[in-house]
Amino acid sequence: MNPYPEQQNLFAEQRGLFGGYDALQAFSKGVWLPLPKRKMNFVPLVVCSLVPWALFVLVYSLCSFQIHYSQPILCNISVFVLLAMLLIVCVKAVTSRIRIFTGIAPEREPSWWIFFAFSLLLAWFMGYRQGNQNFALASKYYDLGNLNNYTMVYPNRMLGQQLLDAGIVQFAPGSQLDIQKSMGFKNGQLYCVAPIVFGTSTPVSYDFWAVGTDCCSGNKADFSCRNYNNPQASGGIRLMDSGDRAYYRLAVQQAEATYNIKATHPLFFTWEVEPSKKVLSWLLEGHQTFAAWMVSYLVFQLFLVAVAAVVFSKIGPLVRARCGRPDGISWAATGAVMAYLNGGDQDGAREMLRQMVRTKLFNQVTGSLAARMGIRNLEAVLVRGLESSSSCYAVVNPPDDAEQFSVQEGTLLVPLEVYELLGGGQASIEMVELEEAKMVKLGGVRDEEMLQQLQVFFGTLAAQAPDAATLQDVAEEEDLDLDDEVLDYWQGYVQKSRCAMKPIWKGLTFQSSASDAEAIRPVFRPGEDGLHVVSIHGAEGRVLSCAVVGPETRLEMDQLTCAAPAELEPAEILDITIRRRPNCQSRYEDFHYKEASVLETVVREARAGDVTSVHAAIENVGLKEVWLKIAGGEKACVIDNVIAKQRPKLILEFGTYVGYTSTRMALQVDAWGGKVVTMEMDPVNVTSLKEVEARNHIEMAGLSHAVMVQLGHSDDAVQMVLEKFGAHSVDMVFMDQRGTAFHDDLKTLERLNLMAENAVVIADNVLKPGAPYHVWRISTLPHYATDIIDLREFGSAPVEDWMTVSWVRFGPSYGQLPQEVRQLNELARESDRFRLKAMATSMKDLVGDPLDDFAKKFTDEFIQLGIRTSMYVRTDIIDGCAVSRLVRLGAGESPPVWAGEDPRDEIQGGQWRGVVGGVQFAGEALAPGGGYMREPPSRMTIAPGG
Ligand SMILES: C[S@@+](CC[C@H](N)C(=O)[O-])C[C@H]1O[C@@H](n2cnc3c(N)ncnc32)[C@H](O)[C@@H]1O
Repeated sequence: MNPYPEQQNLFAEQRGLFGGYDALQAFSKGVWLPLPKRKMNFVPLVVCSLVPWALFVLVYSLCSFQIHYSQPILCNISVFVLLAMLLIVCVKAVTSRIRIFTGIAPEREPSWWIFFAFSLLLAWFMGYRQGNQNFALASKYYDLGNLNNYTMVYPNRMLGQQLLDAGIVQFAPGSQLDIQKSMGFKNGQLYCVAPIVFGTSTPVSYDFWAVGTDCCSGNKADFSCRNYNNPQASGGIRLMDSGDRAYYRLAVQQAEATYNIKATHPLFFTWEVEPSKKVLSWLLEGHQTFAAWMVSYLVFQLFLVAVAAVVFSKIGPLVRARCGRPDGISWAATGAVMAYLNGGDQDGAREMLRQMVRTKLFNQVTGSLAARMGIRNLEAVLVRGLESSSSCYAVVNPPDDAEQFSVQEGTLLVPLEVYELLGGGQASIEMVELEEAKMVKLGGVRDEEMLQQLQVFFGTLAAQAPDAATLQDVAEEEDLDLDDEVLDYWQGYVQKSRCAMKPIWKGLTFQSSASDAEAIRPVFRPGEDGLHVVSIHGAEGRVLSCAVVGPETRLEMDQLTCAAPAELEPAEILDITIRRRPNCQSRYEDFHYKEASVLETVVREARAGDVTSVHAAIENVGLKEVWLKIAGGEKACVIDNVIAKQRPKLILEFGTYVGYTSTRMALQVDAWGGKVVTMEMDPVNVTSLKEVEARNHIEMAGLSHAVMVQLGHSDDAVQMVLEKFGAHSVDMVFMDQRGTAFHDDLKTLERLNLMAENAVVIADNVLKPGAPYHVWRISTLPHYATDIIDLREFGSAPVEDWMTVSWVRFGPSYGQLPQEVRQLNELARESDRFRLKAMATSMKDLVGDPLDDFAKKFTDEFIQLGIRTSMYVRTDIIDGCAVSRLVRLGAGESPPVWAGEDPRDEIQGGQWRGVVGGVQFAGEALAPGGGYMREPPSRMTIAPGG
């Protein structure tokens, strides 16, 4: 029953997959994550260097020279058309920015576009400005080129009218300036004139004048302008500036009046030694300036590009990551991969994956991926995205002896393109938890350069540097709010690649192994170049972990980085986890710090082969350190009682977590040769990078022969149980996964005919976070006879919860849906919200009004539907131990309300006993023949740890 029936997911529809509405819900919000820095792409570098420079040169030359002079309109049109074109580039750059931030394009790297647009604008502006400056000089040359050149002009004989078209005039030797008849006219500046004469002879008309500005006093005959006293000077360059000409004319009129001379048609010149050369030099100067700017601008542009490259490599591109419900996303992603592999909606799958592969939630995809691809017997396969980086890799936790480890080649057939979709080709290893590592072997690569890169990657090179910093240094420097626990955890093996910190992993060595096979077989089908495998070895050469590395891989620090979650406006769940870990996104720390703590405690406190000591250690964490979502205490009492009555041969558990209930159940069924198959979708719970988590507990408990851990989502992993154990093989089901999915998973079991007739189904967390659809189904369909049991959360006594125990009978309603009740949809939504919160906080922290209100609403809703609790668990403290027993409620009786202190908080792990026997479940009476289904054990008191 989909609580959001109106929303149908593409992939769910296409492949009949689950998780559709989760994905949609998750995708309705989004956050921005920086992508890892990428390899420098040379195309934008070259384009951004050369194109703006070429534009500058083009605009500059158009504005500087002949075309500007002879075709000014054409020139201006060309220049402004160029401007219009580059404005289009700007619009493109800006819209790509807008696209990325509105989420239309999930991932873009628009920085180079912006830079390109900016560079083009600058180049155009500079070319236009400098070109016009240059043109001021060059245009004088072109002006004079339109006029005539005259030589051997005698100023005493020639009249101005005769030389009206003169541009350059070479006067006859002996020509000079008559300073005595010079004059100045002041209009802002001084316009100075002096007649050009020949020797001492008086000209017919003083028509040739040397001119200059601010080079005379104005009231005396003291002309001292350019070349006035240079005996070599005897040439003139015609004054072309018509604005100044009027003032020089006035100065000449003043001279006519003062010296009583006549100037009928005065022409004005600058007085030069070699006027032709001078004019030519203007053009040359224009060309030289042009050449100098061309070179300088190229250097300038290259500099800008270099700065941009450095800045961009630091920032990295952004991706819009839609985050919400981790499992929803990842299962939907898995669906996407499958759809892709099966020829479904390729574009949709691509798009969805692109959105997800780079988020930290990606690693959850992989358990299911492995399951869906038929990977069953691997010790564990963990394909992880390197958090926010685009890397994807497969880590295989082999058994201790690497030689014995074999993955059937070709089992995981991931076409290279899918591998790339998953971020392959940039694969890398996460070394965070491998503090024992002493050697890295690189399969099949004997390339020294790559080995060196590995060393850089793992920081062993940098670690030798005297200034190699620790996490604390960096945290302090960057003012990070990292708590001690995190600091301790990371201290010692932090890589710059992950957290912008300098690495300090000293003493790690690298070796190239002869072949991939020697290290470990690849789980991906090798491409043409082959996929390499990197394996990490501990002190005695034991393989700690290994990774598949794509053919193109270069382990570069630059490719790997951390997101900056502080900037995010995350969806609910991210919000919580980000506050916990402000800088670094490691799924292991964010989501698995509790499990890490359990693992450490078990390893420290439990004794191998002693199951009760394992339980006691796990319970200690749950009672003393952090709230754990395990079914201990009163909940275990229910399970123990049901097992004692049912004596199942095969138990199917949904939700292994740290293996507490699986080992607890196995402890009992082992007595009659029974088995527990337990399913876990979170690969990190099943494996961790350094140890096998749930398995480790199971092995510690000495029960690996009785427990089979199946990595994968309940939805598809049950198929494997069917294949392995056959139809009607499951005698007992313990549902401890997600409450709002219980009903669907149970329906699948019915559809596959997995359950035996008279099987029993136990469900946990039915009230909190809640399984409303399930309660409704098992209470209303007649093929179930159900008890609802009121009890208290383990390690958080004030928190009330329900478990349900339903005995199965085959009948016509088997596999059917109950009548739909719309009120349950709202309850289901709220359940999921609490479940999300509980993932990141402790149930204890959720105690209080919202949760109590929810529980009350839930209870009231079901009472209205005629469904109520029929049993409760009572716990008494006897001799320092908590002793729980099941009590049946009388007709109309309610379970006692919790009041007061929680004495059980004081109880050590291992001090909680479940009293078994003495109570009849509803289903038993309904069993054919009545009474117990099977013979109960003669005596059974389960005392974990006791
Ligand atoms: C409440 S814990 C299980 C606790 C465990 N049974 C115990 O009491 O020791 C729930 C676990 O179920 C897993 N899970 C949730 N949905 C699942 C699914 N659909 N298939 C498999 N595992 C699932 C979660 O990753 C989580 O580890």
